Formats: sequence, structure tokens, C-alpha cells
Amino acid sequence: MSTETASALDERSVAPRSRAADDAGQVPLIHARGLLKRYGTFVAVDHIDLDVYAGQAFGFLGPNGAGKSSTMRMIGCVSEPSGGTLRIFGLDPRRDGPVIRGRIGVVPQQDTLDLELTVRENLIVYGRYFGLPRAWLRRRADELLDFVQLADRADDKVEPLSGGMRRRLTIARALINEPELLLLDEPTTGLDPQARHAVWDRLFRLKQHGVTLVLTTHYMDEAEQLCDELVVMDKGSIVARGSPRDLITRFATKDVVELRFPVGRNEEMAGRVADLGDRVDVLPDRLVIYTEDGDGCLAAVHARGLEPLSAWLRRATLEDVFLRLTGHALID
Ligand SMILES: Nc1ncnc2c1ncn2[C@@H]1O[C@H](COP(=O)(O)OP(=O)(O)OP(=O)(O)O)[C@@H](O)[C@H]1O
Repeated sequence: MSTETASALDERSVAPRSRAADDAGQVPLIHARGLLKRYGTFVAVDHIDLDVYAGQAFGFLGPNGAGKSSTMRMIGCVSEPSGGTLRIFGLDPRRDGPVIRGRIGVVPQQDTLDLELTVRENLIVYGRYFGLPRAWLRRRADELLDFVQLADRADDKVEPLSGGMRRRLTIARALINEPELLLLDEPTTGLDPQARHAVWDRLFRLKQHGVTLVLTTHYMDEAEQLCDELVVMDKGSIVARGSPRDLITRFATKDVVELRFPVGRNEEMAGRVADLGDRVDVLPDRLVIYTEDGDGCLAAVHARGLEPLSAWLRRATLEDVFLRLTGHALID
């Protein structure tokens, strides 16, 4: 389906309902101070502070087990905080959970579509939970199926849909109640690259329409593509926050040179290149040199006759930021 069809989605229909008011008063849609989640004695979310404003695309970046989903479940009012303050739209999830849930859309980590129903019925049945009228829901469903490029599958069962199509349908379902805030827990995990790009494209369009997006990911490219602001989480804590570019500027160098030497020689070689960068990391399979001058660094490696098996110059990424901040990789 063409991008024209997708862009035909009425901007008002996906725009947050109270965005103007929030912008004017700068009331954060999500406000957390010292937010804590414990499972028994285990601390999964360790006193984190957050403010998410209307129109932002806000991301939680971190490896498995960092506490991202636990945080999202508290924001989605399906898991009670163990401590701290949490306000969504200025409301208290403990008291106003049902009201808040009616104003947010949730894309969970695992798709929970009804495989027995058709694509369109999945949207309409879900919309009925919000008490929305059937005729209105039919129009809304068709509009959303256009948007997620599934209009031609509207009357098919969900069962034969690909993973990418199911994800797009889950996103459409989350938008059925015209939410002011869309929560997405690892929206593209398990999808092939083409399907991931299709999902990113739709999310990017929602962002352009002004929908506030809050997502978790352990993919740095996803965070870089979609998020205006990120918190980097590790072991329940926020270790850094800022825009992707800002984080890279603050915590990484402009260039990164990766060198591979024969097995067992990395430590020795690290000593011989230590002066060529701001920092040198020894990873199991390679040396990573952080430098402002990648070309000069590579030239010096060769001038010293070090002869790596391979040498690669690239721009710094959020993965480098994460490695620098935590000492381990985002994806093991
Ligand atoms: N219901 C639960 N009971 C006990 N421990 C839990 C529960 N839910 C999560 N945890 C633990 O809390 C920690 C954080 O989990 P969480 O799912 O929030 O992390 P995450 O960053 O979203 O990782 P993932 O990408 O794997 O979902 C993990 O160590 C996890 O095992």
C-alpha cells in the first residue's frame, strides 16, 4: 500500500487530545520521582526519576533485565509501584488506574491478538472494552487499518499474518481509543529487518502527528531512529539521559576504530595502541579505540607495523555509550 494512503490518516484522529493544554502548562504526561519496583526482596526498578512531555518520543534503552518492562507496567497501571511517586496525566495510578488506562494505548512485548477473529474484528472487539459505539469503531478501525497498511487484510483471520503484520495490527489496536500516550514494549523484537523498518516507519508517522510515544528497546538503532530523549537503564537504575546525539557526544568520541588480532594477542596489542585514542577497550574478540581522529589512528596502527587481521573505522553509536557507562554490551 502506498505511503499516500498512510499519510491520509486524519491528523486530528491520532493527535493527543489535550496536547495544547499540556504544552501550555508544561505538565508532564508522565512524572516519576524515586519510583521503585520490588519483587520480594529483589529490586527491579531502583528509585528512578522521569518526566515525559506531550509530543515526545521517549525511550528506555537497556539490556534484558534492566527494568524497562517493569517500569512500563507501572506507567501502564497494571503493576503497582513499591515506592516513590508516579503521576500519569497528573493522576495517581493507585487511585485513578481505570481513567488512566482509558487514555493510553499499550503495545505489549508479546502480541495478544485473538487469532480466531478477523483483523477488523480484533480492533472492534478491543474498542468495545472502552465502551465505544460500534458504528464509530468501524470507521476508526478502517482508518487505522489504512494507517498500518493492512486494509486489504481487514476480513482475513489473524492466524496467517506474518509477525510484522501482527505487530502493526497490535499498534492499530492500541490506537483504537485515540490515546494521548502510546506505550510500546520492545516494538520490533523478533521481527526481520524489513518488518522492523515497516514498524519504525509507522511509529515515525505517529510521532509526526504528535502522538507521545514511550518505548523500551535494547536495539540502539531503534533508539537512535525513533527517540528524541532516552534514558539508559542498567540493573534497575538510570545511568544516563539525553537525546541520542547528546549521549554520543557526551559519552563517546567522534570515531571508533575496531581492530581484530589473532586470538590471545589483544591484551599485548592494547598496550601498543593505548596512546592512539582517548580510551581503549579490550573485548573478547577485538580492541576498540575511541578517538576524535579515526583516520589518523588507523594510519598510526599501520605505521607501527601492527598488522591486525581486520581494521574498521566507524562513527560512535549508542552501543559505545552503553559499553562506556556500564562496562558491558547491550546485547550479549
Ligand atoms: N513478576 C516478576 N517476579 C519476579 N521478578 C521479576 C518479575 N518481573 C520481572 N522480574 C525481574 O526483574 C528484572 C527486570 O525485569 P524487566 O522485565 O523489567 O526487565 P527488562 O529490562 O524489561 O528486560 P526484558 O527486555 O528481558 O523484558 C529481571 O531480573 C526480571 O527477572
